[in-house]
Amino acid sequence: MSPSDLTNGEAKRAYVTFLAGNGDYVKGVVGLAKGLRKANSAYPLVVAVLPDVPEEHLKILESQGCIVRPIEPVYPPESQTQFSMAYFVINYSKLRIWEFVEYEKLIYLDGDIQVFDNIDHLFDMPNGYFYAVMDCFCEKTWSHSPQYKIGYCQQCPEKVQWPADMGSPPPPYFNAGMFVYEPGLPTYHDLLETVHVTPPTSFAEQDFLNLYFKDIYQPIPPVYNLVLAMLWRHPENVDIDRVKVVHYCAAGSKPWRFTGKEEHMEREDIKMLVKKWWDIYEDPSLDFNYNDNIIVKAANNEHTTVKLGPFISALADAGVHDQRSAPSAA
Ligand SMILES: O=c1ccn([C@@H]2O[C@H](COP(=O)(O)OP(=O)(O)O[C@H]3O[C@H](CO)[C@H](O)[C@H](O)[C@H]3O)[C@@H](O)[C@H]2O)c(=O)[nH]1
Ligand SMILES: O[C@H]1[C@H](O)[C@@H](O)[C@H](O)[C@@H](O)[C@H]1O
Ligand SMILES: [Mn+2]
Repeated sequence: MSPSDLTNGEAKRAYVTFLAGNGDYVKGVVGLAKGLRKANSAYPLVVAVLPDVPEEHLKILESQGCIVRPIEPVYPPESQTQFSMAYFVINYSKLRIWEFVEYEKLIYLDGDIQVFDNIDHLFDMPNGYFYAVMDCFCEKTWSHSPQYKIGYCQQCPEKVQWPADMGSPPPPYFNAGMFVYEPGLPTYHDLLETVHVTPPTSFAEQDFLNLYFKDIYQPIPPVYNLVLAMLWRHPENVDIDRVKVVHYCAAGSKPWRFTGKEEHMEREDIKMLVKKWWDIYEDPSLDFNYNDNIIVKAANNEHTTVKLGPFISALADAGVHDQRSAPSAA
């Protein structure tokens, strides 16, 4: 029986993000939850959390209407982690989200992503593919790669062509900060087995996922994951007024740490996008409200969205009042 059968054919869908550590990425996730709400997304935000996320942060996430799902870390093959940028090693744990089989389809979003426009329609794309946005190879983070050394970028493959004596150009490569996928236990187990026999590389699970899903990868337009470096590397490929999803991945661009001092951060478009993130993060009307939808978890681990408002009104009509909003008697 597939998860969709459990809900009478209604597709079970959600957004999912990943949170590790006791630092400030929780702010990114709160911002994301509020952004999805502002965009009127019909689906909840699941947060896959590693055990090192403090209780206090879990409470913040739940108070923002997120579904918190604890996960165990995934470590790449022992003693080889030096091949990945240290900072990215924890991202292998992201592979656990293939285990979330109570959903039929999920959209993964990094915690440093903001959704400015509804993207629910991406769930309707045909099954059987892995959808994500093509990355850019022009930033210094890519300096280890042959692409960077040659000056070749898949965003403008004609500008500096891939040298013929190096064989065919590398296959399309996605940024793994945003992707549309179908969870599944056979894939989950195979991913975990395969990662243990795959030597770690610089971009950790991003490189791994690119390798693993290369045959079913379908590029989607950059408006669904604007990697900020695109603004100065490939402005001709960006229509900033149509961008739906912004990925604050460029050095110095995380809105909650923004100083404006790092390279490119003085740009007006960057400052505008950082301000747009803050406008959502600080908007109290976007905080989760119990009068809105609440997400109920049933015994079979399914999640259903229920509107509480009508129940509360009915109770009020019957003379039962909600103590939470009642003035203090003291
Ligand atoms: O201390 C941390 C660090 C990271 N994260 C989570 O891990 C995600 C990935 O980290 P970054 O967003 O800082 O990394 P980048 O966007 O620069 O990295 C890109 O490359 C990485 C390679 O490992 C991943 O694939 C990542 O999804 C992709 O967007 C974060 O968004 C956040 O969700 C935390 O929760 N806490
Ligand atoms: O693939 C890389 C990687 O995801 C980096 O972490 C990000 O900062 C870069 O912009 C991207 O090109
Ligand atoms: Mn990111």
